[in-house]
Amino acid sequence: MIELENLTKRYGDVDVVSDVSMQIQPGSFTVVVGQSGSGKSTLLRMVNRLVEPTAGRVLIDGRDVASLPGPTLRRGIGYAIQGHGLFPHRTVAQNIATVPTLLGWPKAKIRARVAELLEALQLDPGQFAAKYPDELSGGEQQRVGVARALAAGPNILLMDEPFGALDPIIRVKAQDDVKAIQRRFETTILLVTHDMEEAFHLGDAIAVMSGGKLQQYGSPEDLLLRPANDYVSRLIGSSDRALRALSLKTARDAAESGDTDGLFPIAPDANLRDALAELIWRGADAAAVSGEAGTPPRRLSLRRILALGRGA
Ligand SMILES: Nc1ncnc2c1ncn2[C@@H]1O[C@H](COP(=O)(O)OP(=O)(O)OP(=O)(O)O)[C@@H](O)[C@H]1O
Repeated sequence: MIELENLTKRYGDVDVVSDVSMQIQPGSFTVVVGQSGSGKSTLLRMVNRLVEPTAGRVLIDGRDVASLPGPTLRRGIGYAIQGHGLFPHRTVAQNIATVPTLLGWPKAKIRARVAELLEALQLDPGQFAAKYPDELSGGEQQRVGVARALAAGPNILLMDEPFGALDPIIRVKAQDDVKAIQRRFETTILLVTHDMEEAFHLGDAIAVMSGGKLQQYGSPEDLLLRPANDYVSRLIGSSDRALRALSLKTARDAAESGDTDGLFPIAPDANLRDALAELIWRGADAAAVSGEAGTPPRRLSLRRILALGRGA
């Protein structure tokens, strides 16, 4: 278990993290969510002592992290950040092997672990192990970053906006991969994001931060049904309302008459949330919705979907 006890970080005369206490259960996926500048990253970085608290303490399995040298502590805790931070002149396999090599693992054990992680992240070891980071797509680089953070089998993985740079479709895929890995290796994950959707998609528990303070810490259901204050209800409402409304309307409801030449088709029953995802994925600004028997197809534009979402 990770226990944060009255954690505070002060820069100048501002408490960027202010008296935060929370307990993170072993094997759980906990998401810290909040707007930019709310203190999320600083909170996360106090767990592995990249930032030293001004007051309060962090206990891992009852042991104060301040009692361990920072580098020793960090070798036992995975850390994955946005933009992956891979070493450009090392291969994928060498990148993933960084911490096991530092720990002096035998070569065969390292090779087996690299292969296991690549497979878990759906990267074929034969194809990817010898590549260099700049030969990979953004999503692949991000997955290698996660594999590297997991290499020495840490019980705890800290992730700071790990999916921030990925496009929406790959992002969901990457989130699902990490969630599956977390279940398989029973890793305790603490992940920071500004994206409430992501928090709800991943979190067993969600901590909402604002102005350095912990506004609420609970299950996704707690936050939805029993928001602790107006800030939390606004944050949940604003991220969800439009998309929820779009998922209730169909392409058939929203299509308009107009030119459909050369547009990709979308099923009349598709909901507008899925239609929006499809338009984003294809980089298109309109699709063709087939008409009822004998009627011509109609046009569903991005502009129309956005207008319906805004009106929610
Ligand atoms: N080393 C530092 N010196 C002074 N101020 C800092 C330092 N690090 C962070 N801050 C300030 O502390 C506040 C919280 O920063 P932090 O990075 O924890 O926020 P965040 O919620 O993670 O934001 P973001 O999502 O933008 O990364 C910000 O106002 C930031 O400018």
